Amino acid sequence: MEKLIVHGGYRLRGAVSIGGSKNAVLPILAASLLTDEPVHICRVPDVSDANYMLQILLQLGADVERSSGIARIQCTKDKISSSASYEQVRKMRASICLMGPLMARLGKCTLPLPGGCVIGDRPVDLHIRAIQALGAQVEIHQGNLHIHAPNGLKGTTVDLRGENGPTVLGTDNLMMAAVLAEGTTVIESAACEPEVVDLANFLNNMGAKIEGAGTSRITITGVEKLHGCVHTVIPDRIETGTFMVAAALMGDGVTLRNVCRDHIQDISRLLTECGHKLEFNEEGDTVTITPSKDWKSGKITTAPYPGFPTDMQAQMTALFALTPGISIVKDTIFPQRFMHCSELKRMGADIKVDQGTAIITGVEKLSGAPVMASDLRASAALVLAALAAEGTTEIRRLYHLDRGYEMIADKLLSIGAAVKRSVDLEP
Ligand SMILES: CC(=O)N[C@H]1[C@@H](OP(=O)(O)OP(=O)(O)OC[C@H]2O[C@@H](n3ccc(=O)[nH]c3=O)[C@H](O)[C@@H]2O)O[C@H](CO)[C@@H](O)[C@@H]1O
Ligand SMILES: C=C(OP(=O)(O)O)C(=O)O
Repeated sequence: MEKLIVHGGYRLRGAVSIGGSKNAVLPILAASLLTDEPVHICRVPDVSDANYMLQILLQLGADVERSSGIARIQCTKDKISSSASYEQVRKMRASICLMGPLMARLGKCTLPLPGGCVIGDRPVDLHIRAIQALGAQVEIHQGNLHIHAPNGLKGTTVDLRGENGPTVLGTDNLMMAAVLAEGTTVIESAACEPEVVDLANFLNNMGAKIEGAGTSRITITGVEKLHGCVHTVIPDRIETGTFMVAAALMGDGVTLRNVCRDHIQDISRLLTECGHKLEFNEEGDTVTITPSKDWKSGKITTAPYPGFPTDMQAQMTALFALTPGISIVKDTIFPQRFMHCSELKRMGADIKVDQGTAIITGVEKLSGAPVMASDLRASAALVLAALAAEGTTEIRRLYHLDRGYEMIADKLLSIGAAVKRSVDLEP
C-alpha cells in the first residue's frame, strides 16, 4: 500500500489542468453497452473508478481499448454477458448503473447489490422502483439483484423523488433503461446534475431521444437502436473545487484550466463570500484564484444541484478549519459524511459534529500528523489540510484518493507543493 507524504507550508503557484469528470464518465462508460457499434469516449480520467468500470466492461465481453485518455468500446450483443460477479463490482458502488443498459440491451441482468459505505447508508430502492415501473421483475437472492423483463421494457411516468431528494445514478439508470424501451418514459423529480446532462448528451449523440435533461422532468422517447459516436466528458467540477480550495488555502497565483464556470457556481459563490478572489476568462474555462488575507467564515448546507455539492463539503471543512470565525457545514444528502472531521481534529482543528452538522471554529494553525483516509472526499480534505499545516502529514489508505483524483500528487507538485507518494510498510 502507498501513503502520501505532505510537507506543509509551501505556497502554490502555476497552472493545473482539470481532468474529465469521474461521476460523468462512469455511467457514460456503462452506456456503451447500448450499441453494437464502437463508441469513442474522450477525456476519460485516469482514476481507479473509471479503470474498474473499463475492467468490468471487458469482463462482461466488451472490446475495450484505451490510449491517451480516449477509450474505444464495442459491445457486440451476442458477446455480452448479463451477469457481473461480486468480485467485479464490489470495489465501486457506481456499478449499479450497469443495470439500466443491461436491461435495455438484454432484457435481463444479475448484479450484486452494492453495499453502503462510510459516507452513509446507500440504498438502491429508487433504482429498483424505476426498473419495475418499466415492467421488469426484480428478485433479491444471496446478495444479488436478479432482474428480468419477460415482455420487454415499456415507457411510463416515474417519480424518482426519495426521502433525501432526487437520485443522480437512479436518474442515469432510468434514462439508460428507457432509451430502447417501447413508448415514452417521463422521469419526474429527476436529478439535474451536470453529469446527468452529460450522459443525456452522450445518449442523444448515439441516436436517443431525450429532452429536458438538466431539469426535474426528463422525457425519453424510446428508439429501436442506437449507434456509435464520439463524446468528450465534461470537466470534473469536484476536482476543480478541490484545487480552488487548495489555492484559497496556500495559493500565490494558481490558475485552473479546463474548468466549467457554469457547473461550479455555488462553490465559486461560497469562496467569493469568504473573501477569495476568482477571475474567470471570457469562455469560463479558466479560473485564477487569489486568496484573501482577510478571509471570513461561511455556512454551507449541501443540496442537489444547483445547490452546494455534498462531494465538496469535506474540502470546505478543511478550509474552514483555518478560516477565522465560526463556520457551519450541514450535509442533508449524506448526514453521516463527517469521518474526515476526527482526522482533521488530530491535526489541531476545532470541529464539533452533531446530527449531520459540523461546527468549525477556525484555528490559527494546523500541525502535520499521521492520518487515515476514510473515503474519497475525506482524503481530499486531509490533503488540503496537510498542504497548509506546519510540519509533515502522512496520509494512509491512498486508494480512496485514487478513486477520483487523477495524478493528484503530480499536479500538486507541479504548482510547488512538497508531496510524494511512498510505499507504506506498515500493515
Ligand atoms: C458515481 C456518482 O455519480 N456518485 C455521486 C452520486 O451518487 P448516487 O447517485 O449514488 O447518490 P444519489 O443521488 O442516488 O443519493 C442521493 C440521496 O438519495 C438516497 N437514495 C439514493 C438512491 C436510492 O435508491 N435510494 C435513496 O434513498 C441516498 O441515500 C442519498 O441520501 O450522487 C451523490 C449525491 O450528489 C454524490 O455524492 C456521488 O458522488
Ligand atoms: C461519493 C462519491 O462517489 P461514489 O458515489 O462513487 O461513492 C464521490 O465522488 O464523492
